[in-house]
Amino acid sequence: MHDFTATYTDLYQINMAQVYFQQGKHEHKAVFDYFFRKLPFEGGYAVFAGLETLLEVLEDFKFSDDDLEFLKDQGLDSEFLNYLKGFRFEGNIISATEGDIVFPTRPVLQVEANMVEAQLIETILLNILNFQTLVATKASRIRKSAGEQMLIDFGMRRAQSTGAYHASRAAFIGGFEATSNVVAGKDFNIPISGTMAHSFVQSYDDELTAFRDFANSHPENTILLIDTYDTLKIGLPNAITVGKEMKSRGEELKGVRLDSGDLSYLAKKCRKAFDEAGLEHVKIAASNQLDEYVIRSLKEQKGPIDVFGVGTNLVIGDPDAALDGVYKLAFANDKPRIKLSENLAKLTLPHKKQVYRLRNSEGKLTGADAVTLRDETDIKHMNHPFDVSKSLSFKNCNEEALLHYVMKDGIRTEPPKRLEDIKVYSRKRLAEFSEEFQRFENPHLYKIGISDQLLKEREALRNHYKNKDA
Ligand SMILES: Nc1ncnc2c1ncn2[C@@H]1O[C@H](COP(=O)(O)OP(=O)(O)OP(=O)(O)O)[C@@H](O)[C@H]1O
Ligand SMILES: O=P(O)(O)OC[C@H]1O[C@H](OP(=O)(O)OP(=O)(O)O)[C@H](O)[C@@H]1O
Ligand SMILES: O=C(O)c1cccnc1
Repeated sequence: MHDFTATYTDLYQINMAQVYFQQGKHEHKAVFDYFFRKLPFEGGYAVFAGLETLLEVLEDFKFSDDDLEFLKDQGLDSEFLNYLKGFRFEGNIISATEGDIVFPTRPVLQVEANMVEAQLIETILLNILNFQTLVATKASRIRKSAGEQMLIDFGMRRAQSTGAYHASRAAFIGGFEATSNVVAGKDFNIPISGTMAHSFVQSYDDELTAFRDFANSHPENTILLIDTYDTLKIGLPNAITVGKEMKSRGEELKGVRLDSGDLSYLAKKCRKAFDEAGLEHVKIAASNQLDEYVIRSLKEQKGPIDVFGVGTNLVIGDPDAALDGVYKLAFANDKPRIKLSENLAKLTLPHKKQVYRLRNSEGKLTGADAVTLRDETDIKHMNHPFDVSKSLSFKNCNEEALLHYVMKDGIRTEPPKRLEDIKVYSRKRLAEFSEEFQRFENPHLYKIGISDQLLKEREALRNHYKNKDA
């Protein structure tokens, strides 16, 4: 369900592309890095998501006749528009594996393409990767708090409009099991799940009849919302009545949902009452502005909640709302390129690069990724990217290359991955990181360093521009 054409971009990309074309620079090769500078949620890691979505978009990234008509009306050059008629993305994408655990500063993905291609895809690339990485990271934190309990994404209604579609995808990668979002379920093969709304109960003159009608219509899948009038005095007794009626018919009431009040206290009361009524199988679901902190607290209180429905805070990536991922030129027309800044943390890393995860001789994480020039191996020393007084030496390290070609000349190097496989991979990768990196408060800092050679190249470029009227 995507209807992205090549006009899904910012105007400045098209304006720059026209100049490249007119100056005969459109065939010049460029390398752009996608990376972010700050981890979301003041956490210790991020979960990379959105790659498959991006590749799908790039495979079919072209201007329609309508688009070109529109651009003509905006005053763009007719020769350039003629060139855009046959435009396709025929570049390379070198990327981290979707679902992998990623960190600031180091490239997460690189685009190698001609100047026009690389520029025209910038906006959609950032739009897809920043959002899905943000939501997958949030989902992974919520999963951390929820432990083995089931997590359902309820966020569609609160999401930033159609962003809900990809939020549900990213939530699944980050550890959710199901979604209320039917179209995302259909397109991404995510299990769908649903209970009932307060309006359903309100529309009846009495709650019990509402519950009975629902149970008759969905005997396999009845989860009753019990807080419309009074959870303990009205909702719970009615649910027990329906649960017993279903049991006598050989059916099972699947669960109840709590959506207000003290969720832990109410869950304990419900559990006890269901167990005493011989309805041990009835599950307790809870919703209402949940996030990783509320769920952690509910677990600490030992609230017997089996299922958490999480909406707003998941899909809007609260409180951050955006990942600050950027797309910066590292190489163009056979030369390394740099963006200087007064703020050292905003210096870019020039050149075609690789990123290595450093492991000890047993393959265990050492707590650092090293950014190197593309063909460097046997890294023994790395430098803090922005504080040259800090560096780190290591020996006998295994280097795991983290960036791989996933698209060559506009064609994927392997078939699309199943979302379930991406999720399993992500869980496995996160499990390698100790609790210190995963905790919410002041997490351990995962180190990112740059190799001696990359540092040398960066400093040479910096000095070149400092000493020259650029
Ligand atoms: N036992 C609990 N421990 C920690 N947080 C809880 C507990 N129970 C509920 N919460 C959370 O506290 C917040 C309660 O918000 P709020 O006061 O708006 O809910 P409410 O009392 O149900 O009101 P409303 O009826 O308007 O929904 C929610 O984020 C909810 O998830
Ligand atoms: O709190 P969130 O994490 O965002 O989860 C989604 C919320 O959406 C629904 O409420 P809403 O009032 O929209 O509809 P309802 O009448 O069906 O409860 C649901 O009952 C949850 O409370
Ligand atoms: O199925 C539900 O209970 C549901 C779906 C969306 C939002 N809130 C609740």
